[in-house]
Amino acid sequence: MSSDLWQRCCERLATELPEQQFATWIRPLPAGLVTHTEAGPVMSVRVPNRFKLDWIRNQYAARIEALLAELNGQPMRLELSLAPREALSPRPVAAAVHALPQGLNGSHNGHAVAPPVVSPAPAPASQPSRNRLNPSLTFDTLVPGRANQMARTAALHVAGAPGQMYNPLFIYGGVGLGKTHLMNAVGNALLADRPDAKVLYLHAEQFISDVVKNYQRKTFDELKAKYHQLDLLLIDDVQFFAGKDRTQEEFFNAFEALLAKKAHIIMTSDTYPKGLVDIDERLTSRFDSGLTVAIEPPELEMRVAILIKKAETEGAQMPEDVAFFVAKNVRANVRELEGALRKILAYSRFSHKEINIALAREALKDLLSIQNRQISVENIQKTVADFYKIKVADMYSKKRPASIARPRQIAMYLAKELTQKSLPEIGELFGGRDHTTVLHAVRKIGGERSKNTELNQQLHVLEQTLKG
Ligand SMILES: Nc1ncnc2c1ncn2[C@@H]1O[C@H](COP(=O)(O)OP(=O)(O)OP(=O)(O)O)[C@@H](O)[C@H]1O
Repeated sequence: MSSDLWQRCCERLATELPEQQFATWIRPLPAGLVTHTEAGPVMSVRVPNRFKLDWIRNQYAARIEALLAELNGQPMRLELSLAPREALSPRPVAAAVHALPQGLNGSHNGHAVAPPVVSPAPAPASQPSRNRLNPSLTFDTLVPGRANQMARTAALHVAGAPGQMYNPLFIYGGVGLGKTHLMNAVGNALLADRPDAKVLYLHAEQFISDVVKNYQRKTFDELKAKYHQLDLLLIDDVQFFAGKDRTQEEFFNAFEALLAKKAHIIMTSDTYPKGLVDIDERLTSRFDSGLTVAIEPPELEMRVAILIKKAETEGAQMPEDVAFFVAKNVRANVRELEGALRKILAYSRFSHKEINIALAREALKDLLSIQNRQISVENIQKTVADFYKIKVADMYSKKRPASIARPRQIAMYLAKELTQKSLPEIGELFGGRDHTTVLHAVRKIGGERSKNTELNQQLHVLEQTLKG
């Protein structure tokens, strides 16, 4: 009876969803089981891993509940939970659905409760580090936020259905923003799902040295055999291919062979494909032929969440006010945040003092004084004026043509993002403008940024330039 209801629900979803989405996310699920609780009937569905669970919960749970209610004639709660680890194998997961351990059951609000940290199973013992993935870099340990939303969504999609959409996936962004983390997360998730998948993570320099080695030994067939058989190739920091013609040629070959057999390729770089220098255009246009997404520096709330989560991982508690204090002062990237956190934890352990703002201020003394010297509004005005080829004086002038007003708005936006100045202070520095003018600019550019790729890329370049 319950599998019948699930079956009918799936049939309806199959008519509503694009075929590929249905095939990727819904069809592989084991049949749901109905139980009756005091609060009403519940449909429990086991999902093989955490990233699928998150995805299904975000994208489809509400629709599934609505369909269940309609088909059942009364509300029915959907409870998504993780299948036990043994079920993570190529065989159908349905066999193991009854063996759910205590503690993995869903909560009362219809959303699944995840165990504290569920990392995908590491690579099988037969190929311990051959894939060169770092098993601790997973979707579970990656804090989501606006800054990585698009990249994370695309990565989740690739992990769930490699070789299909977004191939190649090109992720770019400044240092220490989580590009390596994200691509490792895809590899780890795919292996958790399909332990036999052939995955390889490589820094671009490792690929270069592989090419050089094989060049010296004249063993290009081996090189080809090694790369062309993969299901997922992850290449970090492709900007390192600059000027390496032979490497580019071999990479081009591998690229074509992998795409032809629908293997997936993910690359990262410090800039978008067209911004890469000394890399053959034949290659950069290929890089851009799937999906190109940026990872931005994390916003304040995300920095706070990262600090709290990383402190927890280290077995420490970071009070929220301290996390805010650190996040406000350490803004460049996640690696710097991690460095700041390490200093605070070490300082606290060493001095046997509890973590509070005074202790954080003391522990980060050197870092804070450097930060304070960092980016000034004047610097932003000059950089933006240079970039858009207008005069710095136009930043303070009352001129209104779009060719001037827009760069001015961009500079105001960056002043708000990158300095600690208030809206009235920024208005003052832009020729005595009202704070509402600044607010308007900040909202306008911020809003457009998420929709307009070209603007986003320009802002990205400006931010990188300003941060030196
Ligand atoms: N959203 C996030 N949540 C949790 N940790 C993160 C996040 N983003 C980055 N990190 C952590 O920050 C550190 C730096 O990230 P990562 O090495 O992936 O950066 P990157 O963008 O590849 O930088 P680079 O170009 O310098 O290699 C890593 O320890 C990573 O786990």
